[in-house]
Amino acid sequence: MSVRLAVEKLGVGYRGDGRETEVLKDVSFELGAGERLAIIGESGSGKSTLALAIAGLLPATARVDGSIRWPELGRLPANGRDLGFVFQDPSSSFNPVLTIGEQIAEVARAHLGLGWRQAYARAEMLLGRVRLPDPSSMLKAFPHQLSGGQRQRVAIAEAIAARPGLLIADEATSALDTIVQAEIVRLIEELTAEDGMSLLFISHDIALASQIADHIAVFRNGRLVEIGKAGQIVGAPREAYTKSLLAAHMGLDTPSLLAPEGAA
Ligand SMILES: Nc1ncnc2c1ncn2[C@@H]1O[C@H](COP(=O)(O)OP(=O)(O)OP(=O)(O)O)[C@@H](O)[C@H]1O
Repeated sequence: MSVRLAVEKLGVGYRGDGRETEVLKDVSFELGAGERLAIIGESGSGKSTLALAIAGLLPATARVDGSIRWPELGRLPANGRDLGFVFQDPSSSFNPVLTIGEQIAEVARAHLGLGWRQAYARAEMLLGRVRLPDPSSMLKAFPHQLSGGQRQRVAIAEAIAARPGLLIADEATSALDTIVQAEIVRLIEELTAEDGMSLLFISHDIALASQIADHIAVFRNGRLVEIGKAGQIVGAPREAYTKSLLAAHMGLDTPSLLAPEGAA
């Protein structure tokens, strides 16, 4: 499997008020083509900062050490084209006065060089792929007319509109109820498999992460404390911190969400 993304000794510090807060320290991992890696850890552990660093979206004032390389591309990625981003709040990526069709078509037009008619047709096809009912009517809808789950499906359609090699989903299902959450996780899994996309699935929920990811990376206080196959992390974690995350889940939630020991 070729390496799509290589993060090496990444360190990030946010600067402000004459001081710096170190948020990521010495983070290294690789993501293969078509691989699905979950980044888990509690609030403030640096998960979103990692995603922003990979997408080149950190504030200009941030200190960044180490390297983020894209061996297959051999150049810096273009956002929207080479990587798609789905956030917790899909509204943050929508323009409220443009229709759903216009927003998705614009991504296809800008990054794939399509004319409007073709881009609009691609938008309709993508709305079908993310299983929205009646895609041709949905093209004409505005974001506020949709439910939270529908908006997240549209955000996914927009994120994959230019066939990116990497999809980053940052707490993309956290605001949804558990049934819709499971549907969206299944959808992301299907789309990434069909398109050969790599996935960075950022979540504080180790059970959810184990449903979708083939590998899991556990973060704590800006450090990568453990990384391995999902079955190993869930079934035979090495680090006490990972064990405590699992124990917290087992105490609060249903254990049936977890993959059996040894499963990949
Ligand atoms: N732009 C910023 N300027 C200064 N500090 C920041 C900035 N963004 C994040 N931080 C701080 O960096 C730390 C890591 O934040 P980050 O959002 O990366 O963590 P996270 O694991 O994604 O948390 P959550 O799950 O709550 O989103 C936090 O202490 C946060 O307050």
